[in-house]
Amino acid sequence: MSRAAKRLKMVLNHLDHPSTTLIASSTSAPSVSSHCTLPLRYTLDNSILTPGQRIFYEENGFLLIKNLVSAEDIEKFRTEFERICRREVHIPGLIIMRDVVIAKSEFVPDQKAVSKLQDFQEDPELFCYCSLPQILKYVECFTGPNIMAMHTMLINKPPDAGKKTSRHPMHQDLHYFPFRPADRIVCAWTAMEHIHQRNGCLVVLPGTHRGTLKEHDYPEWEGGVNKMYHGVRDYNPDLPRVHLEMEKGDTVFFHPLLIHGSGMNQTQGFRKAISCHYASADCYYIDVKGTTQEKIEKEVQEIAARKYSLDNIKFQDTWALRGRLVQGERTSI
Ligand SMILES: CCCCCCCCCCCCCCCCC(=O)SCCNC(=O)CCNC(=O)[C@H](O)C(C)(C)COP(=O)(O)OP(=O)(O)OC[C@H]1O[C@@H](n2cnc3c(N)ncnc32)[C@H](O)[C@@H]1OP(=O)(O)O
Ligand SMILES: Nc1ncnc2c1ncn2[C@@H]1O[C@H](COP(=O)(O)OP(=O)(O)OP(=O)(O)O)[C@@H](O)[C@H]1O
Ligand SMILES: O=C(O)CCC(=O)C(=O)O
Ligand SMILES: [Fe+2]
Ligand SMILES: [Mg+2]
Repeated sequence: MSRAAKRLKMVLNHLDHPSTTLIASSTSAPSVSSHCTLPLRYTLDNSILTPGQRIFYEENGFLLIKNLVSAEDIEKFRTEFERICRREVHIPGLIIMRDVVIAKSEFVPDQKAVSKLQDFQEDPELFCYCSLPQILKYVECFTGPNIMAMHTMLINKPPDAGKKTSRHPMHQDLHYFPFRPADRIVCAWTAMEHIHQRNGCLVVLPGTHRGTLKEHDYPEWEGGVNKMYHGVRDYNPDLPRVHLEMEKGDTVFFHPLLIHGSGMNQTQGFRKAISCHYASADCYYIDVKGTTQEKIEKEVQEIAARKYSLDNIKFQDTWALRGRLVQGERTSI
């Protein structure tokens, strides 16, 4: 039996007796201890996830659910995205991002230049995604019943312009978040079309959610890097990586410490995904002064000042202003 299968068996046994602490004989390190405790730390006890799904997330830090969002809903998001690109609607707080190669070009920007929408919480059409009951049902397994939608994105990864800037360096999303605990935060990321290695699918390092928040920096890439695309400074390139090939509507839920990124888009199409980072409303803000997150705090404050004249805004408040309750009560953040 594989290690994962053994662990699954132990968890299944445990779930039949949920009031007992999970204690299992250790087979891998008998010299250290003959017993090890395996509490389920990353998922909550409700009836949605199967024991197999729970243990998979506990071990790997992500969970892929096939066919969770309908083609009709995805069509609605796509239509709204195109209206925004054509500037037919104006959404307060929405950030329309262009690739660094286009943003820094001296020529008139290409029509098809949008590589990401960020902060669509004021767009009712797109924000529907964050309230989809079938998504929230899963989110609750990680956050609990009081759920905030903290960060929203529609990613339109462009055909690479030849400088590999369409890549997203390997990173942990927690780097951007001044709230905790990390285990009560989860990202839902839905493929809006078939996403595969050639158009730049998500790449994850399974199990890295069990580590700590790493130091992030701009990667040293010759062709340039997009603003705020920080990467884990010294991640181990030998760790096993998994390419998440997904069909339209498939949704992956992942932990904010999971190291992930995405490759360059080698096709001529714009690769689309829609995502939301959720957190328990019971989370609390932390002060990132003196931590590895100080640099991103400064960058976000600079953008808030430049774009919205919010001078001296606290990092925490940039999140509190954007967060929206999607289920339960807004108890803390
Ligand atoms: C209520 C207050 C809100 C404050 C909001 C601040 C935004 C906060 C974002 C936080 C991200 C959290 C993410 C958490 C989840 C994990 C991840 O998503 S990891 C990746 C995260 N990063 C991003 O997604 C960054 C996305 N980029 C953008 O949102 C935008 O590109 C931008 C950096 C905000 C710039 O947009 P905008 O200000 O509208 O751009 P312009 O006005 O056109 O240009 C200003 C300036 O910036 C240069 N520039 C533009 N685009 C890029 C680019 N892609 N790369 C590098 N530089 C760029 C542009 O040339 C201008 O520079 P100049 O020197 O002034 O000419
Ligand atoms: N400003 C933009 N930035 C980035 N992508 C865009 C923009 N406008 C449209 N797109 C995307 O580009 C792709 C093609 O867009 P568009 O509808 O303009 O062209 P088309 O369908 O190939 O041609 P046509 O509409 O003339 O038949 C779609 O995936 C669309 O979502
Ligand atoms: O390429 C993608 O769609 C993933 C981007 C990502 O991980 C992020 O924006 O945090
Ligand atoms: Fe990310
Ligand atoms: Mg068209």
